[in-house]
Amino acid sequence: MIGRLNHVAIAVPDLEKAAAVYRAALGAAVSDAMALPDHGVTVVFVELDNTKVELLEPLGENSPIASYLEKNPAGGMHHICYEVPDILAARDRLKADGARVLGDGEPKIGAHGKPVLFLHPKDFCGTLVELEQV
Ligand SMILES: CC[C@H](C(=O)O)C(=O)SCCNC(=O)CCNC(=O)[C@H](O)C(C)(C)COP(=O)(O)OP(=O)(O)OC[C@H]1O[C@@H](n2cnc3c(N)ncnc32)[C@H](O)[C@@H]1OP(=O)(O)O
Ligand SMILES: [Co+2]
Repeated sequence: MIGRLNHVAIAVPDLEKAAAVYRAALGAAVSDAMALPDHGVTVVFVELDNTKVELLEPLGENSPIASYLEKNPAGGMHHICYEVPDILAARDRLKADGARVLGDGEPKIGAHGKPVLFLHPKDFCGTLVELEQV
């Protein structure tokens, strides 16, 4: 069901500093910052040859990454995003198998303008999983 790895996301306390680390120390191409108030985060994407790294900073009062950063103040790997061809079919199959789809279970539009859903980390080997329809 899952296809390519779309991105690995890293939650950070300071997006500007994290972007500078990837640009200067690692010599990577880093996008401009994009605020996503519907998702409670500001993001930049690090473009690699074979995938992307998404750097996430909390935005607003109820950011879903706030408690993660409280537990990991220096930041850390937050989620992994896999591409799927049909997100509703993927969701229905996962739910039928007992996996917990987060939020209201309906896809939202993600940072790439495509539908995304999140799956509970406790159901996927301790890793928060994002699905993106491509
Ligand atoms: C969509 C825009 C962009 C894109 O790519 O297009 C994004 O990626 S936005 C990314 C930010 N959005 C989300 O993360 C949405 C989904 N996330 C959530 O709904 C919550 O963050 C949730 C439910 C994963 C965690 O909620 P909360 O922080 O309130 O923590 P809990 O105490 O309920 O956590 C329960 C349990 O899970 C462990 N946990 C939490 N987050 C993670 C994580 N990222 N990776 C691994 N494990 C995680 C947490 O430690 C708790 O474990 P316990 O053993 O009970 O301590
Ligand atoms: Co993501």
